[in-house]
Amino acid sequence: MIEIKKLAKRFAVDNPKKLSEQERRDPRLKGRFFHSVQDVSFSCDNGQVLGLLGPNGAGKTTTLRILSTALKADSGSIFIDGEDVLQNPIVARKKIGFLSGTTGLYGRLSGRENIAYFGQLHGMSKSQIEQRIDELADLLDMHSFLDRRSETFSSGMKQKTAIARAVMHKPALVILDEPTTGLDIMATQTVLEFIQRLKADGTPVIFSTHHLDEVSELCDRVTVINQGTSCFDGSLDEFKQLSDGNLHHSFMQALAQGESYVASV
Ligand SMILES: Nc1ncnc2c1ncn2[C@@H]1O[C@H](COP(=O)(O)OP(=O)(O)OP(=O)(O)O)[C@@H](O)[C@H]1O
Repeated sequence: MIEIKKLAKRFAVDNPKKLSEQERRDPRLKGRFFHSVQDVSFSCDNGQVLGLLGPNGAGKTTTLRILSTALKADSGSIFIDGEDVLQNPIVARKKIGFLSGTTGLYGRLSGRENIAYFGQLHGMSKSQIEQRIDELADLLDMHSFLDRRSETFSSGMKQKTAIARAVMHKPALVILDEPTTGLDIMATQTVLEFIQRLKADGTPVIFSTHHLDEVSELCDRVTVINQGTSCFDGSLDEFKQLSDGNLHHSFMQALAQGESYVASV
């Protein structure tokens, strides 16, 4: 189980001229700091899939990067199966599989070599690595390109390789930042089925997305972030009940509720 409470992260703004027009008008810009994540809380049980929603720039990637320990939170807490992630980032890293927005593969290495390298970093033996790559190549339909140099890969092939690499060590929690962005329909389906499989195995999955059809297909829980604050956190049914059952309407309702909450404090 993962439990996140009151996460916050701000970035120093060295050159305000580099901010977008929207960011300059964003209430999260306070003096020399942009408070990307101000107050984010949610939880996810084993075997559950949580969809993290929010408009562009809401703070989803920043939140996921904090969970993955790539970024340090300014305040708040994260516990995975009782382990304090912020206090023990190295121990926690072993428990987490993280797919970031950029796949960052080594172009000169084959898909297999890219994945195996991560297995080595996690201390897996050669035979464990071979067996696990075989298993993942079956699940993610990768056999036809696994031994090609990754610089020749399509976006879908790169994404599947990056996902395989992220879950190589059978993490206790999988975090995926927009895993289907830029993928064609077939690659998207493979990735969605893979998430279903993780769920069936009891592994909690947290993923950010702008696709509400993925939320209705996969998610048990939904968290909506708006301007760095979680304005909805509940089950998919509770999310649907925010409106007439249409997920687009529920999303807009969650944002509206968040805005009136912020205005009232
Ligand atoms: N290192 C940084 N320095 C300054 N500002 C940052 C930094 N990282 C993120 N931000 C800002 O924090 C805000 C939240 O960004 P984030 O990438 O977390 O949003 P997001 O919800 O993932 O958006 P999207 O849906 O567009 O991917 C944005 O305004 C972004 O520009």
